[in-house]
Amino acid sequence: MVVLSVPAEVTVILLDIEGTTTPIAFVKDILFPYIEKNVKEYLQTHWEEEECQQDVSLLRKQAEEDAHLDGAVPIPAASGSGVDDLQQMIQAVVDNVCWQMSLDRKTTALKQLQGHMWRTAFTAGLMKAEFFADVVPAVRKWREAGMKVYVYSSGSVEAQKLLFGHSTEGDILELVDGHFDTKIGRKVESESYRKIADSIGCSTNNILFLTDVTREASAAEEADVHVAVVVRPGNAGLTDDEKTYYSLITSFSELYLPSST
Ligand SMILES: CSCCC(=O)C(=O)COP(=O)(O)O
Ligand SMILES: [Mg+2]
Repeated sequence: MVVLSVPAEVTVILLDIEGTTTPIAFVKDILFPYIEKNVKEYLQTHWEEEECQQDVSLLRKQAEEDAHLDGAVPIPAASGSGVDDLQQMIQAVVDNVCWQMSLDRKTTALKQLQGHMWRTAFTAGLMKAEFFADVVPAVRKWREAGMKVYVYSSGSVEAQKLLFGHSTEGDILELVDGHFDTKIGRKVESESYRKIADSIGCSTNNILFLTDVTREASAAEEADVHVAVVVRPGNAGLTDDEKTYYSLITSFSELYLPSST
């Protein structure tokens, strides 16, 4: 088995979710289709609620920023109070959400709404999050060895907690010391990793970030964070240069902590 030694200065392991702890197939085949299938009904049912209105405002703001993009779908400001007006508005939000999802965009606005929609599905037991078999045993071992374990995903913190709280391995939320999402910054920007270190109260070089996306690994590395690229079934392929440059693991069990036995 390949073994990757974790540098002695590392005290925090920061985990990506999709493609790292969890199969991309679970996200693409279960989580995202749930949104596409239910978004219209969700908006119609929850429209008057404060949380839903905040989600729509955020999506509208994002749509304004996206106006210059090819195929962007605008969301009109509320004008009248007629039923037709409301239905048009809801349809615009639906179309905007579907357009963003067709491009797998990671905007905070989209991720907030998705997280709120998945709440019903997870709490009603309609779905359970999948984790690769090596994840839970490894995380337990790291924590026993004194490591802190945090999550940094484009999925909202609320969505992350739903996944860890309702998984095929049971409720594993207690295995995570804290969560970060794109509210702290985009995963492809190095400043986000500096802010995460500040928020945890450690130096960036105390963190080891595990991700499947090399653009994220590169941003983290620029901030002096240690990185390993996780190669999982169904992940996007890596170039030969990326394979040579990055430390690669195919299972969390390949990480060796000097402090553990
Ligand atoms: C944790 S929510 C479900 C996955 C998701 O929506 C997503 O964008 C995951 O992105 P990641 O940064 O974990 O690769
Ligand atoms: Mg990922």
